[in-house]
Amino acid sequence: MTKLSVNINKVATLRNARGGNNPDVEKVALDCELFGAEGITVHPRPDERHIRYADVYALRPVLKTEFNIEGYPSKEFIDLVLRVKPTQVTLVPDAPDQITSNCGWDTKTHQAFLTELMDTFGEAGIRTSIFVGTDLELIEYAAKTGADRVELYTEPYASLYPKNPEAAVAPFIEAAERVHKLGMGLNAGHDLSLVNLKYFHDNIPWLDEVSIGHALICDALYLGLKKTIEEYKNCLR
Ligand SMILES: CC(=O)[C@@H](O)[C@H](O)COP(=O)(O)O
Ligand SMILES: NCC(=O)COP(=O)(O)O
Repeated sequence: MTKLSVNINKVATLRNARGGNNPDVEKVALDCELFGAEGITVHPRPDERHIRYADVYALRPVLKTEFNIEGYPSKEFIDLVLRVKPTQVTLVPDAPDQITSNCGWDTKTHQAFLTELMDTFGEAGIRTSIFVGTDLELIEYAAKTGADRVELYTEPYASLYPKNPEAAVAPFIEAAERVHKLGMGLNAGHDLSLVNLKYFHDNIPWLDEVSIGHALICDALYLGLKKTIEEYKNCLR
């Protein structure tokens, strides 16, 4: 079964636009769970332009499903994760001012750094995941760090899908098979949507989790949050 983790960053972006508490990020997260989400993902960035560190602390005690914190492992981020102790931490190689994530880790170059972090988070009882592309050598190096899972960066799949679905998914099937063979769990995310999710899942049914934010929150404007989450879950059956 593939779990749907809803990334609520964009809900916080909307809230921050006016400085008040509308929409209420905590309530939206709880409603996502109520409507069937099996996890909540947040990706705090150094400028806190969407999810703030305070949101992460507030969410922890109220969430009932899997809590996934994504981000670049700065000192502040590492401290936050160790204090909050989410279900899962996903390390992403984002620059501080990046608009959104745009690549996976070079796990070969950063092997020692990542290995140390896997130990730190593992000892704290937090499941670990590393954001990676489909390069098979870099997936092998991700396994060497001791990560529990990898999250495949699916933007290249999403952008090629409308033109050529088979070619778009092919490198992801190969990468997913390698991840499976190496004994790691498999997550995926970035630009997954109602357009491309079902095909991805049909071709890689042993996915553990997808984290989806931008497209899902956009769809909710038209369909409502409950119906949107149901539709995403239908793609994962
Ligand atoms: C790692 C990843 O792909 C997502 O966390 C993505 O970066 C979402 O963040 P934004 O909502 O800020 O684009
Ligand atoms: N890890 C990916 C994620 O959380 C959401 O990415 P997106 O759906 O906002 O592109």
